[in-house]
Amino acid sequence: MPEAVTDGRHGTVPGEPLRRSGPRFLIRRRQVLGRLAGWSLVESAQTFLFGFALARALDDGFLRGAPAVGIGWLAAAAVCVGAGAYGTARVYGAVADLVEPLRDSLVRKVVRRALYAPDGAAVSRLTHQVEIARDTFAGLVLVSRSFVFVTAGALIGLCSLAPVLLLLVLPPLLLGLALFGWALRPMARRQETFLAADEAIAAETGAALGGLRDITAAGAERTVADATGERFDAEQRASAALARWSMCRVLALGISGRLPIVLLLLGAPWLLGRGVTPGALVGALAYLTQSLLPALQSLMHGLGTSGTRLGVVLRRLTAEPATRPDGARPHRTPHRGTAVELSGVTFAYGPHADPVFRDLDLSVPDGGHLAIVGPSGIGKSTLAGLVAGLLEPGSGEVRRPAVADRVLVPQEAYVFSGTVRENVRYLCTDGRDGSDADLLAAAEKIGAGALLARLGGPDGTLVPSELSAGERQLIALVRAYLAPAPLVVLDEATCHLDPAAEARAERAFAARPGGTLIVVAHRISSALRADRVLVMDGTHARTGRHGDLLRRSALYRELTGGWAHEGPDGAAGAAPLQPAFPARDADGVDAVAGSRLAGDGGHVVAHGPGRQMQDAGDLGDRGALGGQ
Ligand SMILES: Nc1ncnc2c1ncn2[C@@H]1O[C@H](COP(=O)(O)OP(=O)(O)OP(=O)(O)O)[C@@H](O)[C@H]1O
Repeated sequence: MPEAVTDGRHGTVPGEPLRRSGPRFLIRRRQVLGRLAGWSLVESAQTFLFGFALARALDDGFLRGAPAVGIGWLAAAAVCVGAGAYGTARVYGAVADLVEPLRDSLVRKVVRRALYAPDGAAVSRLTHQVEIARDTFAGLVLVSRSFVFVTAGALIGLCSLAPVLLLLVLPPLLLGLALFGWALRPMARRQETFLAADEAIAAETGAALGGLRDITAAGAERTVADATGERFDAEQRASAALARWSMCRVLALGISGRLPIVLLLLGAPWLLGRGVTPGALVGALAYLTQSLLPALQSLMHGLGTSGTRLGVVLRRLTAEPATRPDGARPHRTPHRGTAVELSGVTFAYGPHADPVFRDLDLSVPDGGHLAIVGPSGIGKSTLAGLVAGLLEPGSGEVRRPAVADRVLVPQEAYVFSGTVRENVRYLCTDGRDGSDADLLAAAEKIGAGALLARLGGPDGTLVPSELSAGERQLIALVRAYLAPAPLVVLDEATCHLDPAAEARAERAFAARPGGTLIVVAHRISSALRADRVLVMDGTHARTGRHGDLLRRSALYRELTGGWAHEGPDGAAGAAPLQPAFPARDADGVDAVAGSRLAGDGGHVVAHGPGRQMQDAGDLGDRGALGGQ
């Protein structure tokens, strides 16, 4: 496999391997190339003889009153056409001997690459792109050798008729070819962009199709649809840019192929005056219209579309995989001792939308238990999505565990028709995490034991429509509990359970060995069970322990209402959180409009023009959540 050269930006400079392997491929097949050249010569002999015989037929035969001579020359031309056709048939055989080994070698490369570095675009490469490479390579070999031999035949023919003819033909021919050569590289780049967009669509839709269940479960349909739509838009833009550059090809063809014909016609009187015979003039026109122009058309069309596409496809097929796709954020794992870290995170749902957060900092230690509270629509689920990796920040950094080490349970629990085992082991990556004994133990801890027994145990059949919303949530919770993921984010995932069942499930997650739990609270009682609470409002985000926040945050006091001194499972704290927005903060700064930090001696851990996060006071760890 050819080596790749990194350019630091895209990960590989794909042209490098091709530059080396291309000539090697051809040298190894020099016998085939020799055969191809021989049959091309036979094929192109007709080019030379066609114009020459026409001129002779006119000048030596018909115009001199000797039609037999004229007919003789025309017969000679006809024989040559027959010989040329035979040559063409043999040319195809030689081209096949060149093209099929290329296809085999490309398929081997693509398969090897897909095995060692699988990605969603492998299917596009193996089917679409290898076929493009094979077809375009065949087309390219045909048109380029045809152009060389036909042009040589036509120019030799013109020269043999009257060298002065070259004066009118060669300059525009060379000018047009130069223009075409200059435009080839930009056209190839546009073609590359187009193919990259095509691959991106294949990768995006492939990933989306493979993860439909997860997308539905996480309620991420709109996000995925937007991302896929953007890929299609990018392909459309790439295709429009490619079409614009293709105009150069049309211009080059006009200059090199059609301008000589016009010049020949306009210059006919001058040429006749310089001794060029009428037969030579007709022969020259035959060379230009019947040989040179079609050969140029094929070459420019072939090279301009198929040729640039071939170069691009071959580079992409033979390049080593890039270190990461364009635009993808490198995944950063949290620092030692922390489960999730957000630093300076700003997030908005669109380029023109108001940010949901601005400059948000958050740090949740390993084994921590954080509750997120705030009025409806304030951004709790958005924060959960950022933590879980469903969303990426517009700016700032989120450090989170790898995909397999985190799980988000949304409000709408996703269950599917199948056995209980299939449903709850859905996120298990190996048998150890999902044996029936583990499964039943997990269900017991979560509080789903009775439900599982009713459903018939792990083998019982689960029909989603026959379960209540709360039962579906229990199934989803058992699934998350069994997942080998240290970080669990519950986004109002217990809202359909009664307060006691919710408390039991949350406690089970909090007690998972080595587990970190983040709960978007549906009831304020969730906050009492957590080590730390994050209170979100329109301007500030504060973290602290329950008692600290009661003193420091007016919004938190408002959310907790009159039950603050009850236990976490007390009935008073079990009422669902009610929207309490806008609110006034402890120091009287309007929580919606104010951008000034509360003057309550709290530690400022992040601030920006809009929303800010502030430690609720003497917490000692400047915003770190959980812990002691
Ligand atoms: N996919 C989306 N596209 C555009 N805006 C969105 C999207 N999802 C949420 N929002 C907006 O972002 C803001 C924060 O929403 P989010 O769902 O995070 O709030 P929340 O605090 O979880 O609300 P709730 O408690 O009602 O679930 C809201 O203004 C919401 O309308």
